[in-house]
Amino acid sequence: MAVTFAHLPVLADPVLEAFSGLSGLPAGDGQALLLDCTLGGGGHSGLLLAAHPQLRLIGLDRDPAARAAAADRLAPFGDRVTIQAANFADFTPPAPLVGVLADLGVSSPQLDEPTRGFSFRAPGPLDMRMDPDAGETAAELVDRLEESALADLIHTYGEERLSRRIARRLVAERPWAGSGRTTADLAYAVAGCFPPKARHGRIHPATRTFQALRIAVNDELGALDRLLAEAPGWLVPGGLLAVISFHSLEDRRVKTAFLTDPRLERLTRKPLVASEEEEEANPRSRSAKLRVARRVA
Ligand SMILES: C[S@@+](CC[C@H](N)C(=O)[O-])C[C@H]1O[C@@H](n2cnc3c(N)ncnc32)[C@H](O)[C@@H]1O
Repeated sequence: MAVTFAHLPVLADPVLEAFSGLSGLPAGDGQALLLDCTLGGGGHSGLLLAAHPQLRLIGLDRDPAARAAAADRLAPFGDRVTIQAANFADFTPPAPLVGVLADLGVSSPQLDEPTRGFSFRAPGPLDMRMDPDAGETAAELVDRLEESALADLIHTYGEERLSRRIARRLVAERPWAGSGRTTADLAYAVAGCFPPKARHGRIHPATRTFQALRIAVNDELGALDRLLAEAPGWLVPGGLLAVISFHSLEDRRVKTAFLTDPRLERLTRKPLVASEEEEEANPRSRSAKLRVARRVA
């Protein structure tokens, strides 16, 4: 797949700082093992491997293009790195872990590559699957759901006020799958549900609907719930769990889990966010929130 994978790791310094104590932790079989649940281009993993020379790492990603990019980037670390094709929701680590990192959502290369169907800016197939070989595409989802279920989905996952109107329009324009119509066509249909003044604001009117469809197609919140339930049990005492989220639906779950799970001690009362310089250099970092918790003994 000829996709260039240029992804700047968000909150790189706070992540390195959060994991700075990793090297001192007791390791299961003598070698400290870290799990990167969302390898992407291997940005965070590369930094952590360089900072902790005795660390081994397992990196997961559902996306073959991400795994290929990470394999390239992490090649200098040789057999310290194992890359696996997996959804983190279905994963069980082979040994106790000193740390778990999850940098949720999609990466900039996924968003920017029109053929993946995440972007409303350039026409692409209405797909949006992180794993292009598994599950239902966005077009199939929009065709399958009852109008009211589609409206609820757009309202809940996109926090979109005009969800009913948008669902009515998308249902009226079915079928989407197999019709040859693109992400740009769906974005145009959504934009048409807004009053003319709201169509030309700073944020594209289809942003929230696209977020909702992407979250549903990839069951992103279900996967996060399973990770938050399982990951504390994978950690050695003192082991660290760090999660970077990008919207309130994710952050609320992480915040609640870190506060209420008796296996965890919350280390960040307020989430860590990007500096002004990082926001300037990487606009995607503007909505990033890092929370960190420690496994209690
Ligand atoms: C924001 S990017 C990670 C970027 C990475 N931290 C870096 O520095 O390059 C998120 C990645 O996680 C993957 N992903 C999202 N949810 C996943 C899941 N449930 N299981 C496995 N991979 C997932 C996506 O395919 C994407 O490549």
